[in-house]
Amino acid sequence: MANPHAVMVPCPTPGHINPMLHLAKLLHSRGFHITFVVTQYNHQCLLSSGAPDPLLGFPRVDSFRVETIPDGLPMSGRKGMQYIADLEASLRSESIFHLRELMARLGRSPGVPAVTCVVGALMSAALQVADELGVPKVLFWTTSACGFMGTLQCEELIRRGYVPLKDESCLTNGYLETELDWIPGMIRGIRLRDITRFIRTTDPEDPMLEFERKEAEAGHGAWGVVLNTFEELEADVLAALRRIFPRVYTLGPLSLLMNRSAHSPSRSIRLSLWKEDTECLAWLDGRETSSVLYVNFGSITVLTSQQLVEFALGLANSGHPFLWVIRPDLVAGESATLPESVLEETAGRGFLTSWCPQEEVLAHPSVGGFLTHGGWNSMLESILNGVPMLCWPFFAEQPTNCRYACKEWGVAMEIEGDVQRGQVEGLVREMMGGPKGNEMRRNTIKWKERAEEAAKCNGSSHRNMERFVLDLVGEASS
Ligand SMILES: O=c1ccn([C@@H]2O[C@H](COP(=O)(O)OP(=O)(O)O[C@H]3O[C@H](CO)[C@@H](O)[C@H](O)[C@H]3O)[C@@H](O)[C@H]2O)c(=O)[nH]1
Repeated sequence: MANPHAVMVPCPTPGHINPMLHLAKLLHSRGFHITFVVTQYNHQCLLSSGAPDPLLGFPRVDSFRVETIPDGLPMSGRKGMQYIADLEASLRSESIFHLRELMARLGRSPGVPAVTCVVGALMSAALQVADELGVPKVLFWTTSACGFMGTLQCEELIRRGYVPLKDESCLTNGYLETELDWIPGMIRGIRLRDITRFIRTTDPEDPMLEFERKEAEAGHGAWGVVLNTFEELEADVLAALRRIFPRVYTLGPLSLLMNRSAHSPSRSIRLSLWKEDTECLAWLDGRETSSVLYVNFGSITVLTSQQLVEFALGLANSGHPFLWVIRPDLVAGESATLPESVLEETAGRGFLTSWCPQEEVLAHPSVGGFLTHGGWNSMLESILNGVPMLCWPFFAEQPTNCRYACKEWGVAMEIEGDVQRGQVEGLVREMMGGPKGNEMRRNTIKWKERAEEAAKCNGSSHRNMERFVLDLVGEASS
């Protein structure tokens, strides 16, 4: 019998590509033929980063192929939120046609087994194409389970009249503090401000809210939902999700499951969109254990130049060494340059770069804390390495992750409101050496150990992975 064939279609940002690649490798190591879909814009990014062209295949891994689809995006540089806005419009209007064309192309390709399932991450068009092919469609929701549950409430929040906001004053008059005690499985005290940032709009047709709402709802028609989390971390919300969806597979942390899985030739495949600076690892080698604060706001966050200055002065005044990843498009419409006084004050103690191998950085023994926007991959990677966090949620479900990390898991503190240098300085000092920081470090190590248990042979994520594969293959052959 031919190998099962999974077509994997991540939303084209690192926050979706990275976990999807881990899942693809796991399926590949279990005998699946993989077609991994990237958009043309990202293909150009991969080539510009100096990586070998993935369309030419990977040495000794015939059954793992990368394909591209057009995205209609201009190829000029990295653009933070503008990229997301353009992307959302292009995905909504065009990706279905390109995916249909891709499926037809795969069907005509000699030696490529018939497609047996499609996995989409924030790409409901991929699930629609799976329907048309009559194969199982898997929704891979790449956030936390609590973030997913929060996003699923958009419809209900609109029905109950919370969203859209009546006017801009709702953002500051305490309205966002309203508690929502009716969301199934979520911790007590969850507030409107902890739910996806996309609800903070006065526009009933806000395109980002609409996009996120529709994508989350696509889960209702999916054969199964995959989450990059583990049972022990989010038991209550997972139980509630299982009352909504027939099959929910928690396979997290996927990176750990993949590292633990049997040797597979696809393990070494990497798809980093931007050139990674590895000199920062050598710089970390020269620092004391747990002494460095790592600062990175992920692939999408955009700061104002004033926010950049406040963070910079807070870091400088904290007196701690730091490694700060400042993407070229981190500051809206400007190049991200730090004040001269900060550069002088932190010479030798601050290392700046534009993109780094984050999983390796967080695993480095010199890193003692992480200032993050609270993207789910960053949070999971931090927990996995026992590194406590300071969170400054920027958009999407990041406020939900932050609330859980602070109140439920005890692994983070929040920078609230608009960023102020004094607050940053105080929280950095507390996290790196104060009693609260030490308590967070102990909690993070506890969750790290539980994550490791989950990924061990017979741990919950490992068992779920085996079941996912069995169910998927069984469904495809029935
Ligand atoms: O210098 C860097 C910076 C980031 N990364 C990687 O890029 C990914 C970033 O993902 P994440 O931390 O989740 O942040 P975003 O890029 O902001 O992710 C988007 O996607 C996530 C998953 O759906 C959501 O949780 C976020 O809210 C959403 O903004 C992670 O795997 C990082 O390891 C690097 O390798 N090097």
